[in-house]
Formats: sequence, structure tokens, C-alpha cells
Amino acid sequence: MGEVYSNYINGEWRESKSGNLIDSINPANLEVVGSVQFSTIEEVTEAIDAAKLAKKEWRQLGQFNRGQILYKAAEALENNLQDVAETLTKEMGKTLPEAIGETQRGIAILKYYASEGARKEGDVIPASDKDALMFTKRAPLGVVGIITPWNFPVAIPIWKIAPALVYGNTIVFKPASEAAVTAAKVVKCFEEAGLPKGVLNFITGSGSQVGNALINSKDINGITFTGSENTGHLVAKAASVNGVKYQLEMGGKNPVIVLNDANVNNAVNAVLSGAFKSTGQKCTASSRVIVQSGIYNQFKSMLLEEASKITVGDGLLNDTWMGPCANESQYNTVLEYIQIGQEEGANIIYGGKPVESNTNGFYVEPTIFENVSSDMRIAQEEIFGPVISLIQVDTTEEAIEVANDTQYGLSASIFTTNIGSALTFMEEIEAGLVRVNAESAGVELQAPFGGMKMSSTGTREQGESAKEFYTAVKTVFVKAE
Ligand SMILES: NC(=O)C1=CN([C@@H]2O[C@H](COP(=O)(O)OP(=O)(O)OC[C@H]3O[C@@H](n4cnc5c(N)ncnc54)[C@H](OP(=O)(O)O)[C@@H]3O)[C@@H](O)[C@H]2O)C=CC1
Ligand SMILES: O=C(O)CCC(=O)C(=O)O
Repeated sequence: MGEVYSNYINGEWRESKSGNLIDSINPANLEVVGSVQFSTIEEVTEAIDAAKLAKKEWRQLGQFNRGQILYKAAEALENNLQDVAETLTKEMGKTLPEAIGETQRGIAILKYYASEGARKEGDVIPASDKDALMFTKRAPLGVVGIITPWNFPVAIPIWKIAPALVYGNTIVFKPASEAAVTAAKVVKCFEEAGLPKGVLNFITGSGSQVGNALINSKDINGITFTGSENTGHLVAKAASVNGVKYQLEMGGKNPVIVLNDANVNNAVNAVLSGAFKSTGQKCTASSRVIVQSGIYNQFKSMLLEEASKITVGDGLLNDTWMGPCANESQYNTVLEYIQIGQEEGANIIYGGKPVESNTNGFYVEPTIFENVSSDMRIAQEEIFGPVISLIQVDTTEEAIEVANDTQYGLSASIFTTNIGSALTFMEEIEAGLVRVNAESAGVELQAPFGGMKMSSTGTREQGESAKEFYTAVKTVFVKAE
């Protein structure tokens, strides 16, 4: 049995009174990575109460000083980089280089929002009365609930926690159970940074119990969520009933268009990386590859050649390019969709089977379908695994039409050397992230991140956009007398 991690409530590591634990399982070999608390609803209330109690003092500390604490959290994470990254790989399977990259990104996000501490909190606006001073001032929301998924267990919590803190909010953070040990290690870095008690509260447990109690609380002022559509809808419903500000980041079914004039080599590399890195478990992963007929055969043969070089295995091993699915349920979902694709009449041209291992890991081959039409389930539903569909089209217009033929709108990319086609794509595509000659996955911490249609709720995370969610604007009008 691995180490046991407690909840962090009001500045103390506390075991749950339930006496029960949730084991976190390594998807590469089914070993227990560690265990976290199976918390009770009463403990959610304790965490929210602690955050409520801490909010005045934290707000009054001021934005600059709050930023200084985030620099210390960045330093703490830097000191623990290797351990956090290895835990991440063990918990959810992505390869160690990817886990190290994600942890480094977490450090960079902390530094970005630390420096935000020294930036402006509002604007002076000319009043109609020349003797008055009118300005805006950003105020924190108060207590923010943060619910995160398992696919980016370091970056996603940090890109929510860091802006929430610097703008003066206190937090109740509920991580995905699949990746809660990594999350506990991230929280320890905030503790090491010297956060006052109650400012960041961490509680683990089942989504349907702990998560549900958090989203239905009348004592939170904001809730931010990344995960599945089903849960996202529950968050939105509860938040609107309680008048709580909310933000959702959900799925994607991201297209990559490859036109006849594309640099095929670049397109092939971007599709493989965008589709199969992190075992396809990114909301920005490429899943529909829409290829113009003139280049289809050349693209397909290069894609197959490069796909054959992908090595699947334990993410901690040096020669592994792609790790396992994060858990048994994802593994079964991926295999089910491979079955569905075949029943729908699509052809597997690469992969399609589990990868046998002597460790019983949740390994699946990178899988490529062709003869896919846009109305098939494998072209419409988020698989969240290493599966792509090749869809052949004749024209740029048809390619964009197929790309938009989805309920999602997170990321979309095009490969072309024609600036006119690129401009048309930028204009016509229904996606929050528009990428030209670059893979669909790839998020810059200083830029707005979020989608259109069913992928998000219109709000954006990261960069300067985070301020819009984590603060309310006060418009102040002052006259001397
Ligand atoms: N957009 C994205 O980045 C992600 C998308 N997904 C999509 O979702 C599918 C399922 O993944 P899954 O992990 O089950 O996603 P969920 O939406 O169930 O989980 C995301 C987070 O929500 C919590 N949660 C679950 N149920 C509730 C609830 N009723 N109220 C409040 N919080 C809750 C989870 O806790 P707990 O872990 O304890 O259940 C977890 O912290 C994937 O196959 C993929 O398609 C998944 C992850 C990320
Ligand atoms: O592509 C990324 O780096 C982030 C994607 C993401 O937010 C997600 O998959 O949930």
C-alpha cells in the first residue's frame, strides 16, 4: 500500500471521519500509487466554512502581497518537480517527459499570476462631472469551488488556483479521484509557500458526494469546472439555482484539416502528436482528420509509416512514446468506440487492439480509421483516447463544413500554404482555439483558453482572461463633497 494523503482544511492535514480511503491505481501496472480520503459531506461544509472565515484577511492582504506568495509556491513546486512529475506519470499514465513538461508549465503559470500581483486592479474613467473621480476596482468573488479532471492533474488545478488566489479569493479544491495524490503534492507546495490557514482547502472523495455537495453549496461565490459534459451540466444547473458565478470547460472533437497544398510532413507529425500524446486524453486532442482528396493517399501512407514507430508502454520507461489509458473505464470506453466504428462501417487501417503486457496495464494501440463519414458516432462523440478518423473531402469549403459539423468547438487546425485558405478557415471555423500549421493541442498560459458551442460556457481561462472570471468589477464615483 502507498502513502495515505489527508484533506487540507483550515491549514491542517486532516483524515476523514469516514475512516474510508480511495486508492489511486497506476494504469501501467495496477499498483497502488497512494490513497486519499473518502470524505463526508460534513467535511465539505468544514472546508467551505474555513474558506469563508479566511476570505476577509486574504482580501485585505492586497494583490501585490498575494502575488509574492505565489512566487514562493512556484519555488516550492520547482524544488519538488521530479517527485510531482513521477507521481503524475504513475497516477494517470502520461509519459515522464510529458509529466515533467506539465509540471514546468505549472511553475510558469504560478510565476505568471505571481507577477499579476504587481499589475493594475482597475482603470480610471473620465466622469461627466469634471470634479469627480471615477474608476473601476476589481474585487474578489469570495469563496471559489474548484473541480478538476485527471488528465492534467498539475496544470489545470494550478491554472485555476493561481488566478483565484492572486485576485483575492479563497478556495475549496476537489481534484479528480484518479489523480488526487498528485493534487495533494501540489497543495503541499502552496502550504510550503506560507498561505494563511483556510485560504486553500483541499478535499478528496467521490464526485457524486463531495463534488455534488460543493456545487450545491449556497456558501460559495464562484465555481470553476473542467471535465465531462454530464458533470458540467450539473455544475451549471446548481450554480444558476444558487446564483453562483460559474465557468465550465468540457469536451472537444477537434478537427485537423489537411489541404492539397499542405506541407505533408508537418501535417503528419502534428496529427500524430495532437492525437496520440497523452494517449489522446486531452480536450484539445485531434480526433477528426479531414484530408483533401488530392493529397489523401500520400498523407495516409506517411501517417501509417510514422504511426508504426509509436511505442506503447509504461510512461516511466525511456523508450515509451505513448502511455496507457488513465484507468479501466477509459480503456473500456476506447475499446467500445473501436467496436462501434467497425460496426458503423469504418475501416481500421492501423491499430485497433489492446496491447498485451505482463503488467495488465490499460494499453491500447494508437488507432486510425478511414472511410469515416461525419455522421458516424466515432466522428461525433468524444472518445478521449488514441483514436482518429480520416475523412476525405474535395474542397476547402467542404472541409470547413465537416470541421464545423459537431456540437463541440474547442480547438481546430488547418495545414495549408495558401494564405487565402488560412484566412477563410480563421473566419469560418467555430472554435475557441484556431491553429494554422500547428497541432490542435497546445495551450499557451498567457493566452485565453476556452471553446465555442458545447465545449465551454463562453468564459475563458488563463492569461488576462482569468481576471474576468475570478473578480467582480466595482465602479467607484468619488466627489470631494
Ligand atoms: N475536458 C476535459 O479536459 C476532460 C473531459 N473528460 C471527459 O469526461 C469523460 C469522463 O471522465 P470523468 O473523469 O468521469 O469526468 P467527470 O466529469 O466525472 O470528472 C471530472 C471531475 O468532476 C468530479 N465529479 C464527478 N461527478 C460529479 C458530480 N456529480 N458533482 C460534482 N463533481 C463531480 C470528478 O470527481 P471524481 O473523480 O471523484 O469522480 C472530477 O473531479 C471522459 O471520457 C472525457 O470524455 C474527462 C476529463 C477531462
Ligand atoms: O492541451 C492542453 O494543454 C490542455 C488541454 C485541456 O485543458 C484538457 O484536456 O483538459
